[in-house]
Amino acid sequence: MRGPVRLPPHPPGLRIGLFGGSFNPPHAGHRLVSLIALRRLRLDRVWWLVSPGNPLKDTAGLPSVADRVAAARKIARHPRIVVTGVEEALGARYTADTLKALRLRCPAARFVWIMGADNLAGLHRWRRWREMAAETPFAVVDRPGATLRGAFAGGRLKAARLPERDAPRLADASPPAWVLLHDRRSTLSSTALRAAVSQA
Ligand SMILES: Nc1ncnc2c1ncn2[C@@H]1O[C@H](COP(=O)(O)OP(=O)(O)OP(=O)(O)O)[C@@H](O)[C@H]1O
Ligand SMILES: O=C(O)c1ccc[n+]([C@@H]2O[C@H](COP(=O)([O-])O)[C@@H](O)[C@H]2O)c1
Repeated sequence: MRGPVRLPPHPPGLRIGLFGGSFNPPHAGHRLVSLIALRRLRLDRVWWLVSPGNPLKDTAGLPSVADRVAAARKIARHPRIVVTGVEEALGARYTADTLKALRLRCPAARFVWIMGADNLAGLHRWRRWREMAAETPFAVVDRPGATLRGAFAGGRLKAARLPERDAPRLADASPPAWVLLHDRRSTLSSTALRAAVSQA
């Protein structure tokens, strides 16, 4: 349900990774990606943006944002990871809208979008993805089973890709700019966890 927009603290210059997801359910893979992003991108915070519903997914049976936020907080357990349901409060479902709204409200924060490599493959189907890539640096974290081959948007953005050694400066780079991070990997997925629960 839409409520007041309460943003986590964001003093000027704070380097904030925005990690959007369905988190249905949240798992240790989400936490691992966040820890990798914090360290490799030299971020001050990672905000988990619990989505009201991925516009490209069937959201029937998706638990409420409040329930997923509560579950995510139990998994995140880190002073620099902040779990928020602010997308719902903003009335934003498309990432381009979320990013625009956050930039308006936090003009002095340095935002980086974070996603797993499986999402890069479908990025060209996101609403206004070119605008999003032109306005916000983003980091793609390697994921078992995901391949960059055939990632249409990644090809279009080839010239904007930073070498991995430059990851620490991504938050300061002028977009379009992105980096692919190879690090520890987790085979966990929400799909597998939902399947395990339904079989139990
Ligand atoms: N094990 C993982 N390794 C790397 N990235 C991950 C991993 N799990 C999730 N992500 C990334 O986290 C973000 C949120 O993912 P989401 O909440 O949909 O979890 P998921 O496990 O991918 O769920 P589902 O299986 O339902 O698609 C996405 O950018 C996704 O790519
Ligand atoms: O804006 C879009 O068109 C869009 C399309 C697909 C996914 N997203 C966002 O990508 C993030 C990851 O989604 P998910 O379901 O894979 O966790 C989440 O924040 C979604 O809102 C956004």
